[in-house]
Amino acid sequence: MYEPKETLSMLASTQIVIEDALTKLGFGEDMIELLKDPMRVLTVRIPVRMDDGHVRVFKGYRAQHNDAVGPTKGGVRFHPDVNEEEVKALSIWMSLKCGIANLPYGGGKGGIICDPRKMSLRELERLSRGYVRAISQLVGPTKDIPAPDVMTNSQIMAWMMDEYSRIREFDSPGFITGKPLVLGGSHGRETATARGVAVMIHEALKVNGIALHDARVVVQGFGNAGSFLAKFMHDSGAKVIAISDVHGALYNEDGLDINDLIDRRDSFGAVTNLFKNTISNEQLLELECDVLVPAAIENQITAHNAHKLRTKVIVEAANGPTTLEATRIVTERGILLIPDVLASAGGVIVSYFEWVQNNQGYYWTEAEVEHKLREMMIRGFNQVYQIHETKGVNMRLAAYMAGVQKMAQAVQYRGWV
Ligand SMILES: NC(=O)C1=CN([C@@H]2O[C@H](COP(=O)(O)OP(=O)(O)OC[C@H]3O[C@@H](n4cnc5c(N)ncnc54)[C@H](O)[C@@H]3O)[C@@H](O)[C@H]2O)C=CC1
Ligand SMILES: O=C(O)CCC(=O)C(=O)O
Repeated sequence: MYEPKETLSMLASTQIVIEDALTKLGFGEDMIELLKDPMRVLTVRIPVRMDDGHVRVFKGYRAQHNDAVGPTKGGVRFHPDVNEEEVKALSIWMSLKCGIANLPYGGGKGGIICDPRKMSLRELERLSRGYVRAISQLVGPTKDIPAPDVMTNSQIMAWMMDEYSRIREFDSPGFITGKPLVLGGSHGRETATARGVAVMIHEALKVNGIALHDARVVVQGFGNAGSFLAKFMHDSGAKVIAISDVHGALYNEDGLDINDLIDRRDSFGAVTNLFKNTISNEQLLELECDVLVPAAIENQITAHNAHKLRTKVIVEAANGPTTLEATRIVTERGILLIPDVLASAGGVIVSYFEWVQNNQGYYWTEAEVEHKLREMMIRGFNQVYQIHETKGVNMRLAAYMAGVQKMAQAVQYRGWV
């Protein structure tokens, strides 16, 4: 059962819920022991010649949770706070996302400790290529397939794909997803995470009997996930009353001009620094609204603010924005929480579509991608919501149960446990 400990690391919290989910599904100690940690974590040191001539050595990671179902899959983040524990937890969450969406993958995740906002494009290119050289033995289209995450984008995916193709001496578009369209990217990948979150908001509002055009939406984070989500909500007639970035938040109870904000944001999702009348991210989270979407970083909804939230629904676009204790509090308060491993699965779903298209060399239209994505997200929602209702468990535990079951069965069939 959950312990009211806010001090638990993301990995420790994840392990508690994994254990709970596997126990509820009838699996024993051996399975828990295997699946509570990644099977492999590689730490690399990447020397990069900086523009001023000196060499800086960056530390990076690639974690592979479990490959019983298929190759591992998951993004690479560039961020100063990247660390091994975080990457491990993120790789387990990727397994759960793939499990809920029924993709033929296990979870993987990578990261480099760096601040791309303080690096030139050429330095970023050298770092991206150096990372691929460092992990090349462990990754590949049938082993482990990276993708974008925090502060990485299609240009970085393009450099990484090019470097991998040079090492292997043949063009390897299926090595990485989230690429530009001209290099084998998929229609709809850039907006996929947000599209998936938007579908989850529709479903969650239905449960609450609220029409989308009456909904007031608050979005924390204005990068890939947050900005497109705000746009989709705005375009569907909902009122986006607040958005934020790393500098602060903008609030207007009559609704913000999202298109204007998107035009003015920088490539790292910062826009509030252009305005004077801002509020803090803490204040944003406590605004009265119908839907709160954390779409920035981890540990934003905690035991300190969970009692103060004034929303009916939380849809987690970010990975790990709500602590375990806060999950307990908001659930007890009757707030419907759509957990990250379900809500943000749109990114990896369209990454899967991209990989399938690369493997078959036949490309789909945007409408096809959107249709298939929507279907898979709704199927995931129904599955998790049904477990939540029939087993009487909270939505996070229900999602973990849905996410880990197939992997545990695959492990058993392979005879690993
Ligand atoms: N990009 C993708 O395909 C997917 C992303 N996610 C998750 O969504 C979240 C956001 O990812 P992206 O939008 O890709 O990242 P991004 O780097 O494009 O944008 C991050 C946004 O969060 C803001 N931010 C950073 N630190 C903050 C802080 N301390 N307080 C408030 N805002 C802060 C940034 O200013 C920026 O607006 C992450 O948790 C990521 O793992 C999940 C699934 C897929
Ligand atoms: O697109 C992918 O393969 C992974 C996206 C990702 O890193 C995530 O969902 O957290």
